[in-house]
Order: sequence, then structure tokens, then C-alpha cells
Amino acid sequence: MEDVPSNANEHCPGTQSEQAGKASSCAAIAEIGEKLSTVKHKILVLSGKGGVGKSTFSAHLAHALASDVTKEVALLDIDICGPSVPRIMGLEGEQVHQSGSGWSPVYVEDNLAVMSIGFLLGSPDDAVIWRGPKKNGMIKQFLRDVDWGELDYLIVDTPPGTSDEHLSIVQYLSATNEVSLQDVRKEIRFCQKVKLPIIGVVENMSGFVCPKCKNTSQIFPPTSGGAEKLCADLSLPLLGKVPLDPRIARSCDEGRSFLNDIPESPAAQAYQKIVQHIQDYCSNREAEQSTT
Ligand SMILES: Nc1ncnc2c1ncn2[C@@H]1O[C@H](COP(=O)(O)OP(=O)(O)OP(=O)(O)O)[C@@H](O)[C@H]1O
Ligand code: SF4
Repeated sequence: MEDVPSNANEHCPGTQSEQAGKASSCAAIAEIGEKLSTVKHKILVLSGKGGVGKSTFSAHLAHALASDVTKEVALLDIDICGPSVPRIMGLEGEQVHQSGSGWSPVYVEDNLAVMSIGFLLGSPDDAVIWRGPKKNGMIKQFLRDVDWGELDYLIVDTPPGTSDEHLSIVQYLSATNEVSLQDVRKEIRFCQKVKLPIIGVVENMSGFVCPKCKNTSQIFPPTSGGAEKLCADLSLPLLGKVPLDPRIARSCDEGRSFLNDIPESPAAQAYQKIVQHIQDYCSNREAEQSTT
């Protein structure tokens, strides 16, 4: 994404008249490219269906990355029809402020910023049912008008499936994002089609580890061979498996990081291992980019 301002026209192929028609969209892409040129890594979190733990994972990825106080981290929630990030991050009722240089995100820590449509709603229960173009406009505004500052990581929590929001975010962030996936062949095909590098797959709610005897029980038997088979079939890394732990929901409902609450639990350790893979991936990319 760092190169968007200089090659914005590459994103606007077509005849002259088609290009004129796309001019405003290209201008937005260029503007967003300029705005986000100070973001080192943009990580999209995708899932095939709702309720698989994508927002929970995004929030814990943000917490874990921000535990290194030398890193600047931001979490952007573009699940416009069901934003759950404010609750999980303990920010319900917070509002976004306008500053001279745009909207100021809400800070959980000095180095952890959060932006969500939830901050713009009157009440957490307000339903937001917007059609594609309006959603697209809001995503554009989030990327262009939020004063993110210099960031090491921008994590984007997306809605389930592959919808208008996905097409918008991919278009606006251009082709150099990184993706962590939960679930799902359809999303993988989507990423491959739009040429997004895939960091790997996370299997969530993978077995239940009994807190007493530490036995693992398979509550939801894996379909189609589970994440291992999916990753083997598609030559993708399996970043890790997070077991089911009801204490995760409790920490999230109270707006706290489960990683801080019960760091020794198998689920917290699984999250940490996955985060380590993501950090390694990002460091390798940085090293590659500095040599090209
Ligand atoms: N490993 C886990 N063990 C137990 N509960 C979990 C786990 N991961 C997530 N949950 C719980 O599952 C529920 C759904 O999680 P979450 O809201 O993160 O899903 P989602 O995929 O983002 O859903 P949506 O896309 O509909 O917003 C939440 O109550 C969350 O606390
Ligand atoms: S494995 Fe089942 S029966 Fe044994 S201690 Fe754990 S929850 Fe109880």
C-alpha cells in the first residue's frame, strides 16, 4: 500500500471515458494511499460466516501486538451492520472526536487506537442497515478521515462473507495487504482472486480443554477434514488452533483482554503463538521490502 500515491492510475484501468468515470474513486484511492502511507502492515481478518470469533480474534491480535509498547497498533471495525469491537475492547458509549486533522480514534492504551461505526451510533442496539454505496462511503471515510498517525499495524475486522465491504476495503487498500483467515475456502478464493497475500488460517473453537483434567474434547467435529486438510489442500500455513474457552466470552463481555486475564490458559497460549507467526510474517516482509 505504501506505493499507492505514486501508482494510483494502475488501479484505474480502462478507456479514457471509463477512466474519467472512475476518477473520483481513483482520487479516493490515492488520498487513502497518502493517508495510510505511514502504516507498515495492514492485516485483514476475514471469516466465511458470522459468530466464528473473528472480532474476538481481531481484538486479541490488537492487544497482543500492542503489548510491545514500541509498536503503534490500531483496530478498525468495518462490520458496519454488527459492530462488536467497542464492547470487546471495553469502549461502549465512547465517541469519536473531530480534530483539526480528521476524526480521532478512541485509545485503549497510548499505543492502541480503535475506530468503529459503533462509536457513531446512538445506542449499541441501533441497527445499521445500509446499502452498498453508503457502506462504501463510510469505509472510505474511516480510512481517509481518521487521524491514524504512524502505525506499525492496522488490523481490520471485516464482516462475515465476501460482500461490499470487502470489495471496498481491498480496493482502497490496494494489493499489498496481509490477511489472516478464519474458516473457509470461499474467502481464500476471494483473496487469491484479488491477489491479497494470505498470512494463514486460524481455527477457532477447536476442541474444549477441560480446566480440571486438561483433556481435550471435540465439541464441533471438524467438517471436511478441518483446518489442517484445508491448509494442506491449498498450501497455506495453519497459524494455530484456539480451543473453546467460555472464559473468553466473559472477558470480552467485560471489555478486558483474555490474554491478560488468564495468560496461562491453553486458549491464551494459542492466541500468543498465532500472534508470533503473524509478527514473524510481518518482520520477514519488512526485511524483504527493505532489500528491494
Ligand atoms: N475460542 C473461543 N471460545 C469460546 N468462546 C469464543 C471463542 N471465540 C469467540 N468466542 C465467543 O463467540 C462469540 C462470537 O464471537 P465474535 O463476535 O468474535 O464472532 P464474529 O465472527 O466476529 O461474529 P460476527 O461476524 O457475527 O460479528 C462471542 O460471544 C465470543 O466471546
Ligand atoms: S474431562 Fe470431562 S469429566 Fe473429566 S474433569 Fe474434565 S469435564 Fe470433568
